[in-house]
Amino acid sequence: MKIAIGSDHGGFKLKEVIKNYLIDKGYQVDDLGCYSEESVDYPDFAEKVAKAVAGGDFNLGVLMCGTGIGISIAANKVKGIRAALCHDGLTARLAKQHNNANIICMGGRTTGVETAKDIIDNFLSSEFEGGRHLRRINKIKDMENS
Ligand SMILES: O=C[C@H](O)[C@H](O)[C@H](O)COP(=O)(O)O
Repeated sequence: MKIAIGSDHGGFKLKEVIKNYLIDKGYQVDDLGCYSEESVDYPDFAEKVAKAVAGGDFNLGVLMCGTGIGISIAANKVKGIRAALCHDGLTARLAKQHNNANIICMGGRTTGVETAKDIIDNFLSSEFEGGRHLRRINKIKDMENS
């Protein structure tokens, strides 16, 4: 399991914590920036991570900005990306089971460290359920190609 992680300045501190949490769990994690709390633009890091995941180099992306909103909006502009803004373990579990998200997003200014770890744990321990959910994802793919 290869994971690409990224953030803007608003998500930088949470990114550092979650990056180390994932590494400690044995995952291979590539940090695509940013690398400090200096002000940057979240679309730049959304694009890097989303293209790396969509291109097949990574199984999963993790993105943070201040709220997780901007960076999820931007990541979802990349074809093939299903970026889910998760607020707790339940939304993370359903993002996998129903939406088969390939990027999870969080807010560095809105989500605490323990909740962020719970989001990661729930997502990684869940499986996509397929069936009616696959039909709906295929409709999203059709939108990308129309
Ligand atoms: O959705 C956008 C993110 O939350 C950004 O992290 C936020 O807008 C950055 O704000 P500022 O430039 O005021 O730190």
